Amino acid sequence: MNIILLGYMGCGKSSIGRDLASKLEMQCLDLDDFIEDQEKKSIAQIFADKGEIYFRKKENEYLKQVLETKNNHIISLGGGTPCFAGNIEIIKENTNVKSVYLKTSLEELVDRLYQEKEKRPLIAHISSRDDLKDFVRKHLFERSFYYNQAEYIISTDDRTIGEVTNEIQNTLF
Ligand SMILES: Nc1ncnc2c1ncn2[C@@H]1O[C@H](COP(=O)(O)OP(=O)(O)OP(=O)(O)O)[C@@H](O)[C@H]1O
Ligand SMILES: O=C(O)C1=C[C@@H](O)[C@@H](O)[C@H](O)C1
Ligand SMILES: [Mg+2]
Repeated sequence: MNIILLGYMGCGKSSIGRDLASKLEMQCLDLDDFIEDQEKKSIAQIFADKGEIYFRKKENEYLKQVLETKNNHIISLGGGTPCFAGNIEIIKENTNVKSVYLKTSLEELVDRLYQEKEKRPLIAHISSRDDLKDFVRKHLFERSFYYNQAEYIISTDDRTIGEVTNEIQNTLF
């Protein structure tokens, strides 16, 4: 069984993926890191050199590759992964996957992302906190349609990474 964590940028997919993997003694795989290793470039550099369409094509190919070759992994997706190239259908149709949407409020996402937007190419150019909030509000609204198709939905607001991990364990097992 693989566990897939999905949700908006900054919801905690990578950090919760690492914590959950150590608690469950499973391996973790971060799709963004996997893409960077395979392409030998940072995500920001892939966007800059080849554009988002190329990135989405590769993201779809690597997601399929990972699901075909890995088992007993916590797989943290990129923020946009479920929203492109039929990826959410691939996830839902895979009987070896439990998917979890880490749901985080607009306020909390903006608090987390404002401090570390440089490494996220879709928001790196937004300078004011108000502009970031407007962007995330609209973007999250568009993406929620896909995120809400996950099998489980877990809220991360006002919870530590450890508390979220515990809730995932209690809900899934
Ligand atoms: N439950 C939480 N409470 C407080 N801070 C958190 C929580 N979860 C994550 N964070 C912090 O929020 C930031 C973003 O987390 P993380 O990088 O894991 O998100 P992500 O979903 O992987 O983002 P991306 O889609 O951009 O890869 C990190 O600084 C992390 O420590
Ligand atoms: O939300 C998104 O579309 C993205 C999130 C990141 O995890 C990366 O996958 C990339 O920066 C795109
Ligand atoms: Mg991440």
